[in-house]
Amino acid sequence: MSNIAAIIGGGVIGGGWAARFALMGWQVRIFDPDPEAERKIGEVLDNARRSLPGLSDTALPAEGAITFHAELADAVAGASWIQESVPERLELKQKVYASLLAAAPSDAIIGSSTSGFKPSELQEGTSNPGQIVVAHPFNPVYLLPLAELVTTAANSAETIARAQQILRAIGMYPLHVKKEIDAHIADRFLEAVWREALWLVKDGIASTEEIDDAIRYGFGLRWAQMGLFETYRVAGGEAGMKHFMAQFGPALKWPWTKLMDVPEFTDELVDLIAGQSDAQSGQYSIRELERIRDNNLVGMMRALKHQDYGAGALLNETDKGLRDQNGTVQDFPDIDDLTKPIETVSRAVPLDWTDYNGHMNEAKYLQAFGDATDRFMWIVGCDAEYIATGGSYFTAETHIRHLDEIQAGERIRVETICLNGQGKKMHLFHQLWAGDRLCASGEHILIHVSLETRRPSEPTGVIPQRMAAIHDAHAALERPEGVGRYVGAPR
Ligand SMILES: NC(=O)C1=CN([C@@H]2O[C@H](COP(=O)(O)OP(=O)(O)OC[C@H]3O[C@@H](n4cnc5c(N)ncnc54)[C@H](O)[C@@H]3O)[C@@H](O)[C@H]2O)C=CC1
Ligand SMILES: C[N+](C)(C)CC(=O)CC(=O)[O-]
Repeated sequence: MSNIAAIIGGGVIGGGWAARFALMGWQVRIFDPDPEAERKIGEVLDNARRSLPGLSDTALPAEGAITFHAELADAVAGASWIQESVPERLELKQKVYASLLAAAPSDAIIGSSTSGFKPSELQEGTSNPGQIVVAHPFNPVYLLPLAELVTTAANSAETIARAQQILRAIGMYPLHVKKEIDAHIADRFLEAVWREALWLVKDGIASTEEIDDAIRYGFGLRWAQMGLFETYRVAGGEAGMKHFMAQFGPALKWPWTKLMDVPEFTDELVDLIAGQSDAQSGQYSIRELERIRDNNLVGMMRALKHQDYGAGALLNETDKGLRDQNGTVQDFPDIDDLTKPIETVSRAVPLDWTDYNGHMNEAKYLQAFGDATDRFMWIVGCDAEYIATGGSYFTAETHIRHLDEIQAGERIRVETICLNGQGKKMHLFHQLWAGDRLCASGEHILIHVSLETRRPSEPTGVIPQRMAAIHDAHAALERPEGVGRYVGAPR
């Protein structure tokens, strides 16, 4: 299987797919007749490079090459995944599929971004319907992991499994919708909310901003982490979902929604909605709004990651896959040469690590050094299993020197030297690099402790032997500039 993805239609969604595949290491080939396609996709890529890498606490693969092709057949040549994102017109899509199946490799999976057409409508009349699935994403595709994978009996179990594997490998969540329906699952929800919102605005009940406030200050926050049913389960109180259903079941017959009707789609309605939206958000360009959105999404998703819940748990799972993919197993995990400093962190700076000065906040240097110390502890054997036996290390002293600014999205690495690994002590010197720029150093002294007595104790297990080996190997290294400095020492 190649790691070539073809993008057919590089607009809002196709551009997002291109960025998602490329930043996860795939070669991306784009076919879009719009002369502006390359510029538009370049702007989407700028947003993606700024936000996606920082979602991961490990380095993403090297970005894949992106090429633009004047012919569809050139774009799909050798592709394992072809993502169609042309305008939502069935006749256009069916015409594109006829061309795709004439040119695409017979084992390529062809996914449609369609918001509402069923896979059977796209497969109809094609020479190899089993190649076509719906892979419906959510904007921005480079950040939101959900892809509704909608299939029919024409898709083999192997095709479905391979589609799920590829989507997970690029950090997405392939929700398998096993029974096709117009607009799949999510867009039916979105359409219901959208229609109700149109009525509320049309009837003068609420403005676009008031409706957005009702979502973002209320249930929108709940839905972002628990969805609808888990949220309502909690809302049922101790009596749970049955009580919730009993209490709110009758409301299903009350006029709590006009979903059975749809406001007439008139120019007046469009002007009303657009006018209020301009008043609400018109002070921002779309690119500015996209960056505000991405800042918010990264902050929320990293918070969920810290809780290892929902989309956050998926991010942790994707990180693990990336580490397994990059890991080198030696006597010592993650070390391929003891005669040089150990690379203990390699990642991009997340958007939520920056502050009002427009650079990485001083507290995040400690975060990076703390992550480096955690990795070093894991390397010497102080991993979760060891800690569960009651031993660990506490930090006793830290000295950080800030030597240069770092921007969001920049790729950083920490190189760690063990200055003393004898007995209960762990004396580390971390150097934080951005490319060839030394941006900070962190000198830390940790003491091995018993988590029961909370007092210093001798390390056990493999720790003494591994610490001694690294201590002895690093004793031969040149002592880095800055070791032993104190606050205010002359530079
Ligand atoms: N905009 C959104 O929020 C979402 C849209 N979608 C779906 O994604 C698909 C694309 O939607 P958008 O990206 O919003 O549209 P868009 O209008 O931003 O992009 C469509 C792109 O297709 C190109 N195109 C037109 N005919 C083509 C052809 N024959 N071959 C190759 N490229 C062609 C256009 O030049 C344009 O760049 C639709 O099916 C839509 O339902 C899915 C999720 C969200
Ligand atoms: C409004 N919409 C139908 C294009 C929405 C989608 O298809 C998914 C999304 O990104 O919200």
